Amino acid sequence: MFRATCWSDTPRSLASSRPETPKSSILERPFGATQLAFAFTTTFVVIPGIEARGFLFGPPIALAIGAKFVPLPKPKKLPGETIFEEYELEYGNDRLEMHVGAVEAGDRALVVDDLIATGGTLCAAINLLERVGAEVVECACVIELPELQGRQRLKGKPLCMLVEYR
Ligand SMILES: O=P(O)(O)OC[C@H]1O[C@H](OP(=O)(O)OP(=O)(O)O)[C@H](O)[C@@H]1O
Ligand SMILES: Nc1ncnc2[nH]cnc12
Repeated sequence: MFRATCWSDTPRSLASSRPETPKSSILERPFGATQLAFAFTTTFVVIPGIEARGFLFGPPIALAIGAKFVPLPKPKKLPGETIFEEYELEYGNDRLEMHVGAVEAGDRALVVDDLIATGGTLCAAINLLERVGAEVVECACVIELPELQGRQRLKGKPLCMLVEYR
């Protein structure tokens, strides 16, 4: 496990959940998974990523900070024994699965997805990880739809995001 250190110009001015950060300064700069990775000054053991686009953004973050990527796919994708959590979306129900043993009790986790809308998906991921004793430290996604108030469903976990879409 390694420590990801902020570079001088990037920390949470790029990947910010702080309301005082001007939106224009976020949107005028290039952004991507590596910038999410370098926004963190704490350490993580596991990076659980949510299918589908958490599978794109999670692995580069995990590689950048020397953590283990853990896929949380939709049903019937994992070959081994799994546990699951069901949840509601704006347009139906779904389920996230995780391999038994993929995460150990006490593992510090950063949950990654592309987008937070109602927060139901990230909430299900947090519940799944907490059931096996992981310490979910923070969530990260590229886009937040703030009008849907999804971050209120994150059980008090901080949310790091790059773009607010209103
Ligand atoms: O905050 P929520 O209201 O839970 O919504 C967010 C989720 O919705 C989208 O995925 P979707 O479930 O549509 O599946 P997809 O990845 O297959 O597009 C998005 O990628 C998030 O995972
Ligand atoms: N309202 C929304 N807009 C775009 N993507 C979404 N994924 C889930 N909810 C969404």
